[in-house]
Amino acid sequence: MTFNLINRVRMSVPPISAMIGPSILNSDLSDLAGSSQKLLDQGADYLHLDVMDGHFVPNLTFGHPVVQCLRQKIPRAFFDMHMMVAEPEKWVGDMKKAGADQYTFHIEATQAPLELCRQIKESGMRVGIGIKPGTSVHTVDDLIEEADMVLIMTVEPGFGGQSFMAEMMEKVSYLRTNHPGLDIEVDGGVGPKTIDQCAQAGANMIVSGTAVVKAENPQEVMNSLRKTVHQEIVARYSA
Ligand SMILES: O=C(CO)[C@@H](O)[C@H](O)COP(=O)(O)O
Ligand SMILES: [Fe+2]
Repeated sequence: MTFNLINRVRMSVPPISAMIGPSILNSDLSDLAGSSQKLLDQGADYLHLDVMDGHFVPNLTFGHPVVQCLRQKIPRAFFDMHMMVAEPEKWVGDMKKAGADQYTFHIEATQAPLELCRQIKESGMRVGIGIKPGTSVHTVDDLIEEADMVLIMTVEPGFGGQSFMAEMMEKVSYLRTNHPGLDIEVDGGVGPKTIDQCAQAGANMIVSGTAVVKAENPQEVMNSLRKTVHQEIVARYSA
């Protein structure tokens, strides 16, 4: 437990906060900057940017050149890079230069996760470790000290618009019980119908694609997701 966390617990200030990061995967990618800015104006806490390489997942999106252009148009938002790529070691420097703030690699994509965590940290980005649905949460047990965030996938990575896998909540609960100050992100099929389960299990960084982007009122959806997670955090840490 860090000094900061001990103090926050003593002062009853929760060590984590509720944050909503819309995934722009299902938005109008021909106007990535416009779609992103709109979501930020509607209250997004950060942007979740899905990078897919056609190898680690059977789909293709974009890489660091697009992120660099987006950063020029959106100078201040927090860019959470979800790197669904083989050889995640390759892109750390380029993503940092392009303006990324957090680099989440998949544990399944590397033979040397500890070294990769350190490479990301040394580059100046926050470290995220992603876990696919079929991967045990215990694969990150020895890496938590190096990680700022763990991403529990609630669908098979590769596509937006899939159904939420409720059985992944066990992984979230395990992490939250053992690591009260860790940022835990959920991604895939998360929206108004599934947010209660995510919040109760202990997730605090909420990625939501279709449910936000395709909503009639994205602002209302993001506010309601955040409120649910916030209330659960307050209840958990004041108990
Ligand atoms: O990483 C992924 C998919 O691989 C996600 O970020 C999805 O793009 C989220 O979209 P929804 O499941 O919320 O529609
Ligand atoms: Fe994602």
